Amino acid sequence: MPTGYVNQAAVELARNNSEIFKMAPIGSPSNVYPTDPPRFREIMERTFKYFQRTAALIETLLNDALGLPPGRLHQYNSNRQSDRMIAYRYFKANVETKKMIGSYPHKDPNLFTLLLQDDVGGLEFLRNDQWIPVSPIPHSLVVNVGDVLQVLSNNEFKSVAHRVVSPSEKDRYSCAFGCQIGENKWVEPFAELTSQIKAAPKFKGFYHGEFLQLLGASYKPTLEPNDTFTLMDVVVNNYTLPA
Ligand SMILES: O=C(O)CCC(=O)C(=O)O
Ligand SMILES: [Fe+2]
Repeated sequence: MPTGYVNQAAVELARNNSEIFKMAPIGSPSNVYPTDPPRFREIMERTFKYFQRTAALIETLLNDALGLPPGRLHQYNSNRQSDRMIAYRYFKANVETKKMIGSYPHKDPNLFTLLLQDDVGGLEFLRNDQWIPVSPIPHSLVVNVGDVLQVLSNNEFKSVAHRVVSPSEKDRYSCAFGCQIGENKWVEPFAELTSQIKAAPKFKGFYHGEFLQLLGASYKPTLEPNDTFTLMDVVVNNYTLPA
């Protein structure tokens, strides 16, 4: 997906009821900034740096929680050029145009996502076929485990399906930082969590780019708000090994 500004609500197939500004790491030639408001670029770059520092800390915590040798996750993903920050403005629900879903159900196809949301609400995650609100807590970040971490951790951490319901009263703002890996990266459960402890791997390996292609191909323009299957189960359908 290109960086810069996209009005997703105007893209008929995407149907997400939001506008976004997407940013690659500072200095990346693909970044395009508006000149108005004048401080936009400075503030976005500063925010990006804060997220990068926080992501490095969270990466260490996840590494240690998995019982991996120190720095294992960091070594795996030391090239951080694939990280992306997305600032969202979710438009109010529009009953006439049936724009009621800010972001369609999906799992993040990355290591993890850090999310800063305002006080409006609307983010929900799926548990036991029920959508549970992720209510905003002031001064806090949501940490969302993605598909890549699920595979690397051999199912120890589960990627979570989530969506954003369009707000009813006023627009919602959020900012997400995706800790991502390159398309040429090989993804398979870490040996420290499989062969080295004589545990069976739960997934076969794949190139991340191949996975992203399958994900894109599973996208259906006729997707309905509760049609969670196609966008969410690419890992499970294609890479899970029999028990
Ligand atoms: O804005 C939100 O609350 C969710 C954003 C999201 O799901 C994403 O960036 O992957
Ligand atoms: Fe997401």
